[in-house]
Amino acid sequence: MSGPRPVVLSGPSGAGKSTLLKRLMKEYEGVFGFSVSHTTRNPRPGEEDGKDYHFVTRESMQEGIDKGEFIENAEFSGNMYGTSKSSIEDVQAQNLICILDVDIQGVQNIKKTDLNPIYISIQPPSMEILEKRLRDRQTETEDSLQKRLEAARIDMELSKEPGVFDIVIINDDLEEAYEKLKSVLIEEIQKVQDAKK
Ligand SMILES: Nc1nc2c(ncn2[C@@H]2O[C@H](COP(=O)(O)OP(=O)(O)O)[C@@H](O)[C@H]2O)c(=O)[nH]1
Ligand SMILES: Nc1ncnc2c1ncn2[C@@H]1O[C@H](COP(=O)(O)OP(=O)(O)O)[C@@H](O)[C@H]1O
Repeated sequence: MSGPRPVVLSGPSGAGKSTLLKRLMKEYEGVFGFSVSHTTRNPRPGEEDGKDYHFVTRESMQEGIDKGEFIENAEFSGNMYGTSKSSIEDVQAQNLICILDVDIQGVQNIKKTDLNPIYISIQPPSMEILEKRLRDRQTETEDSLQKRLEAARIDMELSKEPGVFDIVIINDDLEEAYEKLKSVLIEEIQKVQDAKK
C-alpha cells in the first residue's frame, strides 16, 4: 500500500471522534479520505450507507471475513465492525490521507499489519462526562449505552499503556482538542497539499 501515511483515530464511543473527524474532513477537503467500515449495527437517523458505514448482515460480513477481504474486524457492543482492504485502497488510490475510526481491538490488530498509520487516541475528560455526552447524543438504548461504557473503561485502561498511541488527546474543550489534532497532522496535510500543486 502506498501514498501518504494513514491515520487511526480511536478512543471510547462518545469521546468525540466523529465530531473531530467530520470537522477535519470539511476544513481539509480533498486531503483526507474516510475508510468506510462495515458494520452489522443498524443505521442511525442521518447515517448513509456507503458513506458512514457499509451496513451489512452478519452473514455477508462473515462471508467477507472468511474470504480474507478484511484487514481487521472486531465485535463491539453486540455488533461486528471491520475494515475491508478495499475501503483503504479506495482512499489510497486517490493519494489522500486515509482516516480509520476503529476501537481498541482494531488498533491492536492493525499493529500486526503493514499499514503503518499514525495512532491517535481521543479520550473524554472523565467517565461521567462521557456518559453524559452519550446520553445527550440520544443514539443508544440503555443496554447499548451500558455496553459502550463498559468498553470505554477497558479502552481508557489500555490506552494508558506506553507505546500504544503516538498521541492521546483529551477532548474537553472541542476547539482545543481540534487544534491539537490539526497540529499532530499538519506535516502530513502539507505533504498532500504540496503534492497537489
Ligand atoms: N475494530 C473496528 N472498530 C470499528 C470499526 N468501525 C467503527 N469501529 C468502532 O466501533 C465503535 C462503535 O462505533 P459506532 O457504532 O459507530 O458508535 P460511536 O463510536 O458511539 O459513534 C467505535 O469505537 C468505533 O471506533 C472498524 O472497522 N473496526
Ligand atoms: N468537546 C466536546 N464538548 C461537548 N460535547 C462534545 C464534545 N465533543 C463531542 N461532543 C458531543 O458528544 C457526543 C459524542 O461525540 P461523537 O463525535 O459522536 O463521539 P464518537 O464518534 O467518539 O462516538 C456528540 O453528541 C457530540 O456532539
